[in-house]
This record gives sequence, structure tokens and C-alpha cells, in this order.
Amino acid sequence: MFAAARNAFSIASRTAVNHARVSPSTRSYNSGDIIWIPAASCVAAFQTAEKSTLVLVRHGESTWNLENKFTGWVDVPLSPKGEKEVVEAGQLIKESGIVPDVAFTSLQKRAIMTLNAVLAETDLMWIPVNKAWQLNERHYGGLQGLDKQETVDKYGKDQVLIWRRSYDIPPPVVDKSSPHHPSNDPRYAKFDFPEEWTESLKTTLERVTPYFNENIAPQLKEGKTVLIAAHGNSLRALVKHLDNIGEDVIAELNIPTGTPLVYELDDDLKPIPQEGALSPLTGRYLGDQDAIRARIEGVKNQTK
Ligand SMILES: O=C(O)[C@@H](CO)OP(=O)(O)O
Repeated sequence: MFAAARNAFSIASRTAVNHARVSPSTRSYNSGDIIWIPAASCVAAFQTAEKSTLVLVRHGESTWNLENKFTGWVDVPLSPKGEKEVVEAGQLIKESGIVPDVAFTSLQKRAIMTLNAVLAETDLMWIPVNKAWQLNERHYGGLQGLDKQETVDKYGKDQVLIWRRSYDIPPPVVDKSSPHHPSNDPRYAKFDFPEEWTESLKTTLERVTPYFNENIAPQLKEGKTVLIAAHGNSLRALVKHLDNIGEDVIAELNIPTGTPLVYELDDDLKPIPQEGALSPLTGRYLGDQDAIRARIEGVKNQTK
């Protein structure tokens, strides 16, 4: 697609340059068998096709973020504060002038509520929305429903940090006798999950990335602006992939609730570093940067 756009640009711009020599630059007109296109239009078309925009939004604060419980695939709603955060996220996207063409979210209501609020604020409730379990939060296995601080008190800070932020060490599993196993939830009836289920960031990445490559990347390559409303750990997996972040570095990365993160991607879907990006990310957060840093610290400090 980009190659086709580039060819079109090159033909159109050569045509425009040829005509510019003989034509007033202020008007378009038919000249024999070709239509003269002002050079500025060609440049604009070229720039649009050369890159695409991807907006990531972690859901706003959920009721279990507020209660400080391991959540994973438990389908809790936004808290009142979270509902406010996601309205603000929508306003920030609107003010930025970014207009998503298509949206993606998980099968979990905290992300769906976030997406709905953003689409309402941007007056884009009509755009196509795709929901996929592959964008769900990381399944927290046997930790789901436990209080994070009580878990620290019982197992120690280091062990809980390993469960929360190590790349490839998963929390304890749940089996099919547990209400937390996806086979006991009708929304996953079409899918097969192993008898024993839990996820590390690594295994989360192994379902987020193929979904991204198969369903989202083609739309970005067409030059579409894509909005994804998802979760702390499914988005950590996605930015690890996009920014090629190392396993040790990703352990330190926390994604703030309800804060748009904007990537500009080149035609190979490599991020174009944005001014004001917070390392190791190359995308930029929209909004008050001090407030965003405070939100990031808040996520980190859920287990002190
Ligand atoms: O509980 C969870 O599902 C996640 C996100 O809220 O928590 P953590 O940041 O500890 O991975």
C-alpha cells in the first residue's frame, strides 16, 4: 500500500513539477489527458501514507485497582475515578486532533467501558470496533482475587514482584475446578485453554503479538489510525514488541491508567521516536506529564 502510494506520489509530483513550470500555482485544471495536481497536495498525500498513528489506552482505574486486588481476567468495572479518567482520555485525544479510524479492545468491561468513553468524547461511536480475548489482561492464575498487600505480607515483596513483573515466571496455576479458569466463563466457550492456566508477560506477549500482526498491523499499513483500549500487562507486552524493549527493562515499566499513549509508526511499523517520550517508550503520553508520572508510581507502589 505504501509502495503504491509512493509510486502515485512520484508520478503525481513529477506531473505537478512539469506543470508548475508552465502553470500558475494557484489553480488546478485539465491539460489534455492529465489532471494537474498542486504540488502541496501531493506532499500531503505522501506524508499521510508514509506513517500511521497508533493510540494505546490502558483502562481507567477499576474497582479492583482501587481495592488493590490481583485482577487478571476477573471482569470488574471502572471505579468512579476510573470513569472520570477515561472521559479525560477521550478529551485529550480529541484535543490532539487524532481521529481513529478503527478500534480494538479486549473482552473485559473495564477496557470496553474505556473505549466507549473515548469514542463518545471523540464523537466516533460509529467506527468499527473489534473485541478479542488476545487483548485481555494477563491471566493472574491463582493470585486472582487476592489482596496485593496481603500477598506481599504472606509471600514476601520479592516473590510478589517476581509474579508481577518478571518476564517469564508465571503466578501459580488454576485448574478447571476454579471459577477463575476460562473454561467456566461462557465468553471463552469458543476457545480452548490448557487444563492448568496462568500467564507470564512472555506468554501474554505470545498471544498479543500474533493478534497485533494479523489483525492490527494490516490496518496500520493501510495508513489507518488505530485505537486500542486494553490493559496494563497486555499493553506492556505490545510496547515491548513495538519498542523492542529488553526483558530486564520491561520489568521496570508500568503503564498508567486512562492515559493515551501515542505512537507514530513508519511503513515497517517501526516507532518514530516522539518528543517528550518517557524512556524506554518512544510513544508519547498525552496530558499533564507530572500527573502521568504520579499515576505510573501509583501502579508500581501497589506492592511496597
Ligand atoms: O491485577 C492485575 O490484573 C494487574 C493490572 O491491574 O495488576 P499488576 O499491575 O499487578 O500486574
